[in-house]
Amino acid sequence: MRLDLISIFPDYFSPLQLSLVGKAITAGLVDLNVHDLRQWTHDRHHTTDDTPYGGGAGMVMKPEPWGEAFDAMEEQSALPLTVVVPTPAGRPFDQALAYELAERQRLVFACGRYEGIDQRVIDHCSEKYELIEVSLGDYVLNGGEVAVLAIVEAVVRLLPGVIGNPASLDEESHAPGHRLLEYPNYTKPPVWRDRAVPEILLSGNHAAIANWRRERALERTRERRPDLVDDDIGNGFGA
Ligand SMILES: N#Cc1c(-c2ccc3ccn(Cc4ccc(CN5CCCCC5)cc4)c3c2)n[nH]c1N
Repeated sequence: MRLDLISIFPDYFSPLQLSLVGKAITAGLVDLNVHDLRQWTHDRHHTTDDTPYGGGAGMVMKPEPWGEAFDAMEEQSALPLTVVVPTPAGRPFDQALAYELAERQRLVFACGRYEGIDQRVIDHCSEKYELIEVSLGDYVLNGGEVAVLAIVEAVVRLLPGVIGNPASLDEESHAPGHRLLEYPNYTKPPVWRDRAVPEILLSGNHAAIANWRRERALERTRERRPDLVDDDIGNGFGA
């Protein structure tokens, strides 16, 4: 998978060279390309924003640099591309969308700042490419970069060869059809600051352990995410 990240703060993406995503890049599973939007400006101050038509607070990102940026994206690779635009007004990002994006050959992330990107850029790109406007959640960030870090990590970990044990993806919270939150985890030492590991986990009785874990997961899901528990089924597993 090729990833192109376009931002006026390209250094925001340095963390992607670390850990799992960094390993996927080194292994050649991901081709990561970070671009500074200002390379497509031509004035002395590398201006990327201007005042909004119709008035209102803040500034809006000018369309010209983005237009030239997407022209360059096309010139750099013939891979069919999907444009991902983080925005507070976007489709909520979830595991299902992460799986959808993991199927694509190339993702181009357009990171806005200020009050966002001139709408004509979105309209123009929507006519030429698949474009998805995505929101990380119902809270306000200052730009799209943090959302891109989260989306890239969520997508890359789903790519074949990235996770050592792909079967573990099927048991995670929010995996398709698996709608329970994770059960609590424990490791050595068996007692820590007078807190012992639940006895059942030391029993070696795998059926009882599995049942205990399912009960803890259901209990936690009912408590924290009742919206995920289907009372008809009661076990939080999808149909
Ligand atoms: N993904 C994601 C996000 C983002 C996100 C993503 C991309 C950009 C680009 C710029 N910003 C800043 C910003 C912040 C608020 C508003 C809304 N206006 C506020 C003033 C009155 C009118 C409406 C617009 C632009 C961004 C924020 N925030 N939260 C998420 N889950």
